[in-house]
Amino acid sequence: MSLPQRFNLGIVGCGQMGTSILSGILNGEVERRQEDQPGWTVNHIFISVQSASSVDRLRNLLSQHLPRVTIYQSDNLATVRNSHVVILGCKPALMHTILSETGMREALESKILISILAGMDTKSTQDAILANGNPAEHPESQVHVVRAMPNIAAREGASITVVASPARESDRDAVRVTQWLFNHVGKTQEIPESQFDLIGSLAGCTSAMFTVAIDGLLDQCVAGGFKRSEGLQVITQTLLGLAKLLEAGNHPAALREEVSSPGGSTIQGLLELERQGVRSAFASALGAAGERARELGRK
Ligand SMILES: NC(=O)C1=CN([C@@H]2O[C@H](COP(=O)(O)OP(=O)(O)OC[C@H]3O[C@@H](n4cnc5c(N)ncnc54)[C@H](OP(=O)(O)O)[C@@H]3O)[C@@H](O)[C@H]2O)C=CC1
Ligand SMILES: O=C(O)[C@@H]1CCC=N1
Repeated sequence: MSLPQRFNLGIVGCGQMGTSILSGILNGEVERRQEDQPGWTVNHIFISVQSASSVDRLRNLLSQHLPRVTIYQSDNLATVRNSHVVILGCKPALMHTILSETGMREALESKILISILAGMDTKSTQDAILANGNPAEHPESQVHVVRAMPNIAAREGASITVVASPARESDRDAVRVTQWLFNHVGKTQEIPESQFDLIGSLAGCTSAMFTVAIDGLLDQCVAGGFKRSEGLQVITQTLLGLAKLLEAGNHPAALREEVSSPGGSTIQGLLELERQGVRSAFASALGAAGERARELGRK
């Protein structure tokens, strides 16, 4: 794989997630340039979306970056042809249609394709690329497909993006480039592809699950006569603090014991959570999300 140091980045499908990643990359560039990096720089960015309204939205959002950003409406081929590294950010159900478009296989040849699509494994992505073109000329795909699962916090530069270990040794450099790119929007962690549906869901879906817990807590604040907005401030700082404690290496069970005073209030709250089955509800919720990701890949 030979990737120029200044490479062009393509984003095919740039909605919630694509936009979060893009904003993170553009905002994170200035500080990251100071750090010790392998020497890569994103040169021009090509984006394709489906609707005129999305083109307008992105033009407004990226107004200060427009000299180095090109936005196409419904022209995925142009995006891919002009790019060295492409992030696929459409809905999973569109993957096959987009990748098997006439000319796409040739346009992707020898390039890096990073898929953030839930459920779509590396093999089905390669199969979609191979569905078109002349198999006699190219019996094996030369596209470096990498599977990555970021989360919504990419928008604030605080995602965890899990990246699947390469299936082929020749894809190792593509995984490095993927980690470099996604380090602009948070942290990255390499995981085996066999665990991807479950751990991708842990990375991608659990922020949404935690918001349900937040809502329940806020309901009780309101029932107790406290403003929802002020309750949210307390919870936000509590979560930031908990994240710091976990990051510093404190074990969740040890923290729980430290907070629970004998005869105190925390233990009563914890016992109620156990009576309501909250622990197993979270375990089952992650299991259900992982199973759904697997199903999306089977469709
Ligand atoms: N949302 C999240 O938190 C996360 C999502 N993901 C994955 O990211 C992917 C995108 O999700 P999300 O950003 O939420 O979805 P969105 O619906 O917000 O974005 C989808 C994008 O695809 C574009 N699109 C639609 N049709 C085509 C087409 N034929 N060719 C090219 N682009 C097209 C849409 O354009 P237009 O707007 O013009 O219709 C839009 O820009 C999914 O596969 C999901 O599994 C991964 C991690 C987290
Ligand atoms: O709900 C979904 O399918 C996507 C994948 C991870 C987060 N959102």
